Amino acid sequence: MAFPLISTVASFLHLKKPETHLLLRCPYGKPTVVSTRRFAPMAALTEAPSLGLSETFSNLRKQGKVALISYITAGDPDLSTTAEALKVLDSCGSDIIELGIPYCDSLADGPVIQAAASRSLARGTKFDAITSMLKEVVPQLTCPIALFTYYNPILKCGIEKYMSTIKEIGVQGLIVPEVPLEETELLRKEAVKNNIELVLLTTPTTPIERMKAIVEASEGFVYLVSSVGVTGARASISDRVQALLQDIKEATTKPVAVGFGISKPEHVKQMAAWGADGVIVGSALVKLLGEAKSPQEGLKELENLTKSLKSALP
Ligand SMILES: O=P(O)(O)OC[C@@H](O)[C@@H](O)c1c[nH]c2ccccc12
Repeated sequence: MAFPLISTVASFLHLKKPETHLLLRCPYGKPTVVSTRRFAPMAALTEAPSLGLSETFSNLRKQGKVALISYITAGDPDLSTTAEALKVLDSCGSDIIELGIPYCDSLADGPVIQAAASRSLARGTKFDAITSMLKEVVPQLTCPIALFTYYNPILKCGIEKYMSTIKEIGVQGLIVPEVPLEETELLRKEAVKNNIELVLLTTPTTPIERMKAIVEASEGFVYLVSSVGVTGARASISDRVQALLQDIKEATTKPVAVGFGISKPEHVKQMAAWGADGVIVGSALVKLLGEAKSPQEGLKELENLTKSLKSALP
């Protein structure tokens, strides 16, 4: 099945702050310098991250680094564990976090993420509870959050209200699947008004001219889906990705992140070698959290995998 087009719109904050190095602790491990990000010395610990998706990529590019983008599903196994997981992902090497809003009809999700969404919904996770949690947690993070949601919940809430709500809690980006490029106009207008970066996705079956239009309209970064079908860890990543990356990089200087199936250090190493500016890992992380014997165990395993993925990247 050709992957339905996904889209998110943006502009970004240009907030230049003095260079500061932070010794960030992985909660379950020894202190390590996992990131150098641009923010005011003290403000970093109390304000929402001033960096948007684009600026995060440009800072990494200047350091010759590749972004690790981690995806987890909100509310699986529960919202307090999600809050802890966001901090673990942030302090153990994620440069951007994609937070999935659980949805009952998640067409593009494979079994792992569908199961996570079902568990979360079965616990009664609601959007308002997620935004309340984020209001608390985002100011403690140094990496930007991009929300991942299907279109219906946005339409139900109202596009204007949805965008202003997520901006107010410090969300920097948005990914909305099943919205074709032609229908992103309204989303884009509201996103730009709220400084939300909306990322578009291109797939291995997207015709080159359509890919160019997607890339042109994408903000924050371009999401290259590595393979047709649904999300889920794969044993290997198709070497077609190398040519796809090439085509996109000929069409734009915007950063390109590869997702779908990436789950091991050797996968991320390969994507970086092929020229990806970022790698996106979801199902492998979601599985650890959702299937662990306890939240603590899940968070520990999340830390280990995040650190090993990040250390495999330049
Ligand atoms: O789970 P994977 O195979 O690691 O792929 C990332 C993916 O989880 C994340 O980006 C995502 C979650 N749900 C999606 C639906 C469509 C596109 C992308 C996604």
